[in-house]
Amino acid sequence: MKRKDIIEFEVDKMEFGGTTVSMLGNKEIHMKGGISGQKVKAAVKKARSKKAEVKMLEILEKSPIETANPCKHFGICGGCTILSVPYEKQLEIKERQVMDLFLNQDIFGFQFLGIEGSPQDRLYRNKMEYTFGDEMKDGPLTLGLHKKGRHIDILTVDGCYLVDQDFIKVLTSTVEYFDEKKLPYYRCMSHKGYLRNLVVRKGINTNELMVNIVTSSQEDFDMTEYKEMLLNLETQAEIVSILHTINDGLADAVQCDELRVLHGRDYINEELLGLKFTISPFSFFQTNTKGAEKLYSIARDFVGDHENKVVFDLYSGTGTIGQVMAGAAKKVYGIELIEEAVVAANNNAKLNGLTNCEFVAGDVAKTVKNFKVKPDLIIVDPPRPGVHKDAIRDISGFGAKEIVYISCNPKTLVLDLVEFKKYGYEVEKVKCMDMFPNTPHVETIVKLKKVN
Ligand SMILES: C[S@@+](CC[C@H](N)C(=O)[O-])C[C@H]1O[C@@H](n2cnc3c(N)ncnc32)[C@H](O)[C@@H]1O
Repeated sequence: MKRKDIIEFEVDKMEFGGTTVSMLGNKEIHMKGGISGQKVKAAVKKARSKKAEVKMLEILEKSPIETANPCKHFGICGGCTILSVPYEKQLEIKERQVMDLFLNQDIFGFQFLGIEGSPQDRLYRNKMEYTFGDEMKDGPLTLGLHKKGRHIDILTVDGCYLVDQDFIKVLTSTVEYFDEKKLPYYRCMSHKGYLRNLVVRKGINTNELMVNIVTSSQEDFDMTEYKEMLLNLETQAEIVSILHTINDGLADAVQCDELRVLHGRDYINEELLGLKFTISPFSFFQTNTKGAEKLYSIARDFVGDHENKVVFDLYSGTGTIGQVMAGAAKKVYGIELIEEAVVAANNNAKLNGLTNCEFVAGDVAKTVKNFKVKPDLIIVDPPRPGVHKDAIRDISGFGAKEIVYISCNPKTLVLDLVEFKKYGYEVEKVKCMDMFPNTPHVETIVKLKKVN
């Protein structure tokens, strides 16, 4: 086998993160994508004596486990990867993937409480960030998600199963409206053009909708008619916020140089486990509201009795987890890198009448050691790269009896658990929670106890 060879094989094992490992002769074939049991054609990118890396070219035969009904975009759209697999089977696959990662690091002897599914496996997202573009050179305007493996082609995802009809109505009416106006979309290579993104957010428990149209400043287009068009849509939720964000940043990400409020307010409200949260256009908020309620309930169960205890909520975002604990706790301290999220967290705590919460801005690895108070309990919910080694040392240095680790990346989680072990923390119990059905992601909640 050598580079550029075209090979055919049956996909074997699905690893966490969306990669697969299969055997062809005595060679391990590593590939991005694929579902166990699929017969595929692939091009060899790198070949060594025992391993090869390949790029999938075509699915020759579906897998016998692909018995669910996928949406019309499945396979072309870069969004969902396992929508064709029934949800129960998806959960089984994710659970096994997480267990394998624990076993690979020789982490044994804990209570494994299995996996809980999302309350909804479809229509569960409360936020979508769509991009303007086209599907082919000089084709009609499109608005949606990138095609699988393609950075420039955008597919209008009007049949997407991850969001409800309000999202689809706003998406389709927006692309139709701007296609008629013949405004150019922004090209990320030349940095020329006007229409960049459409961001839709919904308060699932409050029925409030935010529409944020993002453009460059390269045209002076009056958005009044667009706003009126949106307000005339028959949406199930009330549109309480229509925003126009000007973004002249070169990066392919939604940033804000100027925010214009076209209608209503510049935030929506959401409720989680009876607490209120205001969500501003750019603040982080879990994208599966009903799933987040389940995740935080599991975290609260793992924490157990926290009556009158001092709790650290590290990587606190908008302070959701800390506030869920604050009802019983004596005091909650949160640390979060993004200043805007910290402001939101403190405001949200006030809104909820919680006077025992204090969220501060900073990098956990640099600032946690400055806390003079001793926590009884520490909750960490880091981003995908996990907890910095210095932070693990300093967090362990407080000597709290228990640490609850919520992870969105079990690969970095297991490495961090090995590190925590060096400071005397052992894994007591583990549970997985699927916040992102039909995608390769999964949350894992771990309770650590201090043993020496
Ligand atoms: C997975 S989110 C968790 C947010 C929050 N706990 C929640 O459930 O909404 C991780 C958070 O860590 C923040 N973050 C990333 N790196 C950080 C660092 N070095 N120090 C502090 N916070 C950080 C991110 O901004 C993000 O809000």
